[in-house]
Amino acid sequence: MSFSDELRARSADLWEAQHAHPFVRGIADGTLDPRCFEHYVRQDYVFLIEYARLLALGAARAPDLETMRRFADLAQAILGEEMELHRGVARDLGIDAAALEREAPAAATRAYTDFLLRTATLGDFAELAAALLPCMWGYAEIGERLAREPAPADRPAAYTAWIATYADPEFQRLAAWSRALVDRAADGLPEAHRARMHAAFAGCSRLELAFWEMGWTRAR
Ligand SMILES: Cc1ncc(C[n+]2csc(CCO)c2C)c(N)n1
Repeated sequence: MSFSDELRARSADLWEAQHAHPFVRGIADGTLDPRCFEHYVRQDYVFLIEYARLLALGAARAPDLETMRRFADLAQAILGEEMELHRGVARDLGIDAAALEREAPAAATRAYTDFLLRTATLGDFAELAAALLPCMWGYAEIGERLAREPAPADRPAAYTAWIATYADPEFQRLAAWSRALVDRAADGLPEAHRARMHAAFAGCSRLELAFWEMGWTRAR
């Protein structure tokens, strides 16, 4: 079993709880309250800005030029294309980009981005790689699973677009790249160091679950 598979297996409960979460199920069956989706999109916009910071720190710490390039490209892709998906959804809801940028982070958003940036600043590159994996792999897995389900006819277009974004083969390749990055980073590390990578991965898996819950309850 690869190290990333081991991480995934040790957090399996948290991952299954995400797949079963009413927010995720509500996107799939189209019954999610649009107010919850709006809250989530606003908060995810804030999240993505901080996630781009994490990737920029990753670029600075990358062990080789190719990895550095990938981190820089990814930060660019998030600040461009992925945030554009959110801006498009927000536009349809009558929220302009400036209002999105003024959104204050909810406690769950702050907890997640603080954990990411803490890991990136106080940990090393291996921990940073482990911290970004649940985000990449989790959404790729959710997108892939939801895309395989038959789409209900009355599902809002924004939910279908969301699923299509994360089910895209590009995201599947991105998740595979992140797993390989973590496996390479863990190679030859002593057990105590691998334990820190595990703590970063498990912590982020828990915060991903809390993020769905924040969307579902519209908590601030
Ligand atoms: C809370 C939260 N977790 C994960 C993602 C998904 N995601 C964020 S950045 C990125 C990588 C490249 O775009 C991916 C897959 C999200 N949007 N919001």
